Amino acid sequence: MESKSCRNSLAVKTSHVLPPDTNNHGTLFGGKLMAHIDDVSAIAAVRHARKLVVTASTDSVDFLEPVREGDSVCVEAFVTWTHTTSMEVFAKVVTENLLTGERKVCTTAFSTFVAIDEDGKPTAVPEVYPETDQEKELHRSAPERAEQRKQRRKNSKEMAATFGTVYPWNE
Ligand SMILES: CCCCCCCCCCCCCCCC(=O)SCCNC(=O)CCNC(=O)[C@H](O)C(C)(C)COP(=O)(O)OP(=O)(O)OC[C@H]1O[C@@H](n2cnc3c(N)ncnc32)[C@H](O)[C@@H]1OP(=O)(O)O
Repeated sequence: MESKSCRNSLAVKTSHVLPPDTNNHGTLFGGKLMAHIDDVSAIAAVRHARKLVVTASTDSVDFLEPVREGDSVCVEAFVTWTHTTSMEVFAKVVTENLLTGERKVCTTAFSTFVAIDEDGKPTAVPEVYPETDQEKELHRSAPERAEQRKQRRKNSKEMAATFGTVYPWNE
């Protein structure tokens, strides 16, 4: 499989922040922003793999700045690293006051997508290569993040196995 550049998968979406996506503080709901990130990141992953994908995990979503009603949010996402069937996608969100032009990086997030075949089984993806300094740094630091995810997944599975599936009202 021919390797592809990070830039090849770049996906970008700009949206206007309007009710009903804002809360009682007049700022964008975190969950709405996460949905934008998942949407754009999934497009980047499909663009890289040219296969169907599922979100396997999201490491963290850091809400660094509030996003105010009337502002725009621009989500940029691209594949930073791949293993056999999985792809790490980095997303950066910039909020802009459309009247003043002031922009801030309001959120960053790393997600992992897995390509699946017609039977829903994980299937191989092309490798990715970085070109810019930022892409190179994200690519270089990715294996360490992947290792942490592996450990977290193991811990989550072990914890899940200790919980029952009985609803509280049936106890
Ligand atoms: C009608 C027209 C259609 C047109 C079409 C156009 C496309 C238009 C785009 C739409 C885009 C939609 C995008 C929806 C995105 C969702 O919303 S999907 C819904 C939410 N996600 C899910 O339901 C996923 C549920 N989980 C699973 O299905 C399985 O656990 C997985 C993720 C497929 C893994 O399967 P598994 O059999 O456990 O596989 P396993 O061999 O252990 O691991 C396979 C790989 O996954 C990695 N992995 C597994 N779990 C994790 C984890 N928690 N964290 C990190 N990596 C993990 C492994 O490290 C491994 O990586 P590689 O070493 O192969 O690179």
